[in-house]
Amino acid sequence: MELDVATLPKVVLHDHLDGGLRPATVLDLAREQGYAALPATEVDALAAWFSEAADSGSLVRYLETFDHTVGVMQTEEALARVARECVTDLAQDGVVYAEVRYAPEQHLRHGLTLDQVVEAVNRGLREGEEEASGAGGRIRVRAILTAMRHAARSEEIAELTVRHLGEKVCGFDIAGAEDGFPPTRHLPAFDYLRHHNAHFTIHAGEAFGLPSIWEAIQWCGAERLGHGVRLVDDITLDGAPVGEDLPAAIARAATDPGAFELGPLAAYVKDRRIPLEMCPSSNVQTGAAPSIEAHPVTLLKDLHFRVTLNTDNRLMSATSMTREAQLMVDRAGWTRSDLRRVAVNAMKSAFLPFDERLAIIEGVLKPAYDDGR
Ligand SMILES: O=c1[nH]cnc2c1ncn2[C@@H]1O[C@H](CO)[C@@H](O)[C@H]1O
Ligand SMILES: [Zn+2]
Repeated sequence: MELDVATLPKVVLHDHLDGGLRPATVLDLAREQGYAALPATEVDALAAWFSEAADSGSLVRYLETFDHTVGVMQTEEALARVARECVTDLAQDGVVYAEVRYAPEQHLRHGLTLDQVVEAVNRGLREGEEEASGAGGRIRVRAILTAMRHAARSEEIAELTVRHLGEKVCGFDIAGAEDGFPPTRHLPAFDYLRHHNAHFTIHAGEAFGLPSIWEAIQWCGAERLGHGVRLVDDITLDGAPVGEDLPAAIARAATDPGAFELGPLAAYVKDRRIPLEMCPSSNVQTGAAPSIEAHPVTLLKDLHFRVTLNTDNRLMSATSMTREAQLMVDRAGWTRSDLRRVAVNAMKSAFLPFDERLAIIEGVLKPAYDDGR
C-alpha cells in the first residue's frame, strides 16, 4: 500500500513558536515593528539564511538565529499572527494535535506583560484552529510555556503556567543552552509545578549527556524529555557504547533488540515509558546526531522506547512534520507502522486529559493508519 505521509494524521509535541515563522512574516513584522537587524530583505534569501546559519554544528550558534524571530515578536498583534499562522501551517501539514512552545520572557521588549504575551498567543492559536476547521481541517493545539535555562525567571514562568492552565496552556519546559545550565538550577520551579499538578517536559540530552537527563528525570521530575538523544550513552552492544558505531547498532536492533544492554538510566526511561521528543533534522544541524540515517531515534524505536517524532524549529530546519516523517521513511527505512507508532506514542504522551487523548487515538489516528490493511 502506498505511503502518503502528507495526508496521514500526525502529532507534534515539540515545536517552537519562535522557530516556525514563515519567512515572509518575519519580513512583514520587521517592517511593522521597526526591526532593522534582519540578515536579508527578500523571502528566499531570508529562508536560506535561517537554515544555513542554523546548520552550525553547535546548539549555541543554532540558537543565535532566534534573535531575529524573537526580535519581531514583540507586540500582541505580531504574537497573535505568528500563533495563528503556526496553526494553519501545521494543519496544512496533516497535524491533528500540536503542542507549541515559546518563552514568554523573551517577548517583553516593547512593554508587554507576561500575561499579555500568553493571552495574545492564545488568541492566535484559537483563531488558527477556527480558520483550519473552516477549511475542513481538524487540528487541536495547546501551548507549553518555556523558561530560558540561562536566565532566572523560571519560578515566575512556572506561576504563569499554573495561572493559565486549562485555557490553551497545557504545560511548562526549559530550553536554551544546555551545557553549563543544568536542570536543577530551576528546581524551585519544578517543585512548584508538581505541587500544583502541572505537566512539564525538559530539554535534556541534546548538547549535554546523561547527567542532564538524570537530573531532569530524577531531581526535577520531568514527565517527558525534549530530545534525549544522548540516552544512547547508556546503551551498549557487545560491550561497546552504541554511539561508537550507530549504523551497526541500528542495523542490529532491527533484528536482534535483545542483544543490547541498557544502563540503569536508559532502563528507567524505557521501563517508565518516559516519552522522548525527538527532532531528527534539528539534531543533525546542532551536531547532536551524525545524520538522519544514523539518528538514534531509529535505534530507540526498535528497542521499544516511547519515541515521538517532532519538528523542533520548522523555519531553522526548513522542515515540517511531513518532511521529518518522509526523511525517516526514505533514509532510515521507516514504515507506515513506524509512523503509526510514533503518532500514537505522541498522543499517549500529550499534556491533554486522558479521555481526549484516547478519543484522538481511537477516532483519528488508528482509523487512518489502519485504513485499507
Ligand atoms: O533544540 C533546542 N534546544 C534548546 N533550546 C531551543 C531549541 N530550539 C529552540 N530553543 C530555544 O527555545 C526558545 C523558546 O522557544 C527559543 O527562543 C530558543 O532559544
Ligand atoms: Zn526544542
